[in-house]
Amino acid sequence: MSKFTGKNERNEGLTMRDEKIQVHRKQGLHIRLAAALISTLQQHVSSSEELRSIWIEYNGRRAQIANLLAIVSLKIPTGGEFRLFTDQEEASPLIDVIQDFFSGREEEEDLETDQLLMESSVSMEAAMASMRHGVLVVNKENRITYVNSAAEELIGKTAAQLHFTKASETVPGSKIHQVLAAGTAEWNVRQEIGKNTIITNRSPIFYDGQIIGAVATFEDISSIESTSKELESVKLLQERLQLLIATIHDAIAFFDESGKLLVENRSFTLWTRQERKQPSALLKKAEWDQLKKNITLKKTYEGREGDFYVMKAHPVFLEGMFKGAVVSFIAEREMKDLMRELPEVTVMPDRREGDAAFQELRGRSAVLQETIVMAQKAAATDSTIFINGESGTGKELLAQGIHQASPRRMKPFVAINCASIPTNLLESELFGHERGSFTNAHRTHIGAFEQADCGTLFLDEISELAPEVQSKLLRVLQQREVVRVGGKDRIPINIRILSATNQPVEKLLQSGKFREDLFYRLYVVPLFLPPLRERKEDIPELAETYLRYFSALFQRPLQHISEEFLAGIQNRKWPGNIRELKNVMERVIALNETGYITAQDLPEELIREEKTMPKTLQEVEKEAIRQAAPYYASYNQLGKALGVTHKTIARKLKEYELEHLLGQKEQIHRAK
Ligand SMILES: Nc1ncnc2c1ncn2[C@@H]1O[C@H](COP(=O)(O)OP(=O)(O)OP(=O)(O)O)[C@@H](O)[C@H]1O
Repeated sequence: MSKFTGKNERNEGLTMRDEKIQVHRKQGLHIRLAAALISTLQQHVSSSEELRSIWIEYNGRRAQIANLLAIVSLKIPTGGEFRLFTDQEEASPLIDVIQDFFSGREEEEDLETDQLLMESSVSMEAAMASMRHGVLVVNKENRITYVNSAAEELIGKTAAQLHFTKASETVPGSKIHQVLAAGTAEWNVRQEIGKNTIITNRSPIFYDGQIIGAVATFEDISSIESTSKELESVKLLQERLQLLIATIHDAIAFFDESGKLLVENRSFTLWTRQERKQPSALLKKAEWDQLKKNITLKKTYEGREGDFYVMKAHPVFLEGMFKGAVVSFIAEREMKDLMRELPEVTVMPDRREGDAAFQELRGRSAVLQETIVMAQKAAATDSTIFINGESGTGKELLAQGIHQASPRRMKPFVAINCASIPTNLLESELFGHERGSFTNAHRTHIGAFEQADCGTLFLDEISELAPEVQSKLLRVLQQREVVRVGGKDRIPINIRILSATNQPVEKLLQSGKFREDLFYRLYVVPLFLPPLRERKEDIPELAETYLRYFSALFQRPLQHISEEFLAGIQNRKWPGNIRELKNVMERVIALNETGYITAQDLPEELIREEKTMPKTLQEVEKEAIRQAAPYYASYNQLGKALGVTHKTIARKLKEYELEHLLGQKEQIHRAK
């Protein structure tokens, strides 16, 4: 017997009836009993739709009364008490029917059959619920009798919202009614449901020769579709890349992280064949270790025929992971040909590629290049740098380059010239002052240290620092905090210090005017900028740079500089170094009216000095080579022109560092 306790709750929330019913059948609410219940209920209604509002709840899970699989899967055992409720007044008589059903006489039970039926239906429901594909079942009226959770998700509605509704009304784009009407299955139909694209199979369900419903299974292929589109574009990209690699004339290849060759172009295949080199042996273990640290490699390689090649290996990182390297080989000969075609001043050999920070510093002399390479290395660290060099040698320019090449490049670069500010003001300029700390201190001043916070502070002419400021500077450097003049607060600072002087270091220390402890705090990485007289080979390039610069500034057509003029300015001591050369060029370009800058344009003082300066034989030889080299493209031709063998001229060009001039103006020469 089923026992029930009943009450009407018309005014409590939405619930119209809420009853508790206990199941006393031996197998609990098993499948046969559930089917009998639904069948009894169907005799009282004209459509299953009317049963939608009646719910059973057991153990916190709910099921609509007419959903056979759902109520069976609640697994209500014998003695189990379930909740029966509805929010529809019209359904109240049906609640009575259910109560009667459970209080009615016990039928004869077939325990084994019930157990079997129960197990198979519960397993079926579990199987359907766990399917990745959506499953939707309708009865012959096209009302939904079952949806699994994948179908709920795809349709975007819950099972409770869908049960017993017409599929054609609640499932957008549903065509399952066609299957009911035609009685034939449809396979692999592509269809849109909302934003999703699905592939569906629909088939009618027959029983006893009659169609009693239909089932649709469907799979969301939206992600597959977008993946295949992505794949298509990746394929296209790959084809383009392959085309690109194939058309590049340089030998180029891509190796994976284990050093295995993945892609190579034809030039690379030919080159390795010619050199009889195994691609995997091109890079040594130590070089791979460098690449793994994200360091680009560049080295020269001597080929079997004595030709030189420049090898570059760029590491490839993807989402922070080392994925291999792109390796390329370019014949040095070809690079030289290429360089000849470029405007002279844009070629900067020996500089780290891609690093524009030092490009303002013109000149190819080995001494300057050495300093720049060291500056580049030091820039990457936070080390304190001390720049030494005569006035006008580019100390400030180098300091700016270091800042630009450093990780602080996005932060301020503040330069203070210690010689140009009176001592009483310098302290406040450097460390700042509080309002009212001295007469005229009308407002608070933020000093250079604070302004440069997180960036770089460049202290130029540091040798001119008064002793009292030296002590304070030392304290700031030791403690990494500043106290404004007249202030009490210790303000922490994070700056990189660059300092410079044009005084020779020994002289500075010997003079006793500069504190040794402060000096060694500043002199951590010393960099030296050589005077212009020690790098005469940089003069033509500098002169051409300023020719372009001032012509553009004065809006004048580019003038032609004669060899005699270049020779004239190279034989000068330049006590004011590059600043002086710049001034001379400005004056010459401003005054010249012919469009040709010749020896006559040399400023008076230059000529006089040149005349009084005897030349050594070596200087004369170098000068002759320097003047001739641009007009001949090969050692042979140049050698012939100067009356020596090609071997001698090759050696001399190397010795005087004039190789870059070879053939530079050959075309002009030919055209004349
Ligand atoms: N290598 C270079 N290439 C091009 N221009 C340069 C180079 N070196 C210096 N200059 C130019 O020369 C001038 C002087 O340079 P800078 O002020 O950097 O020299 P400095 O050594 O700091 O001089 P000082 O000691 O007098 O302060 C500037 O106009 C600068 O642009």
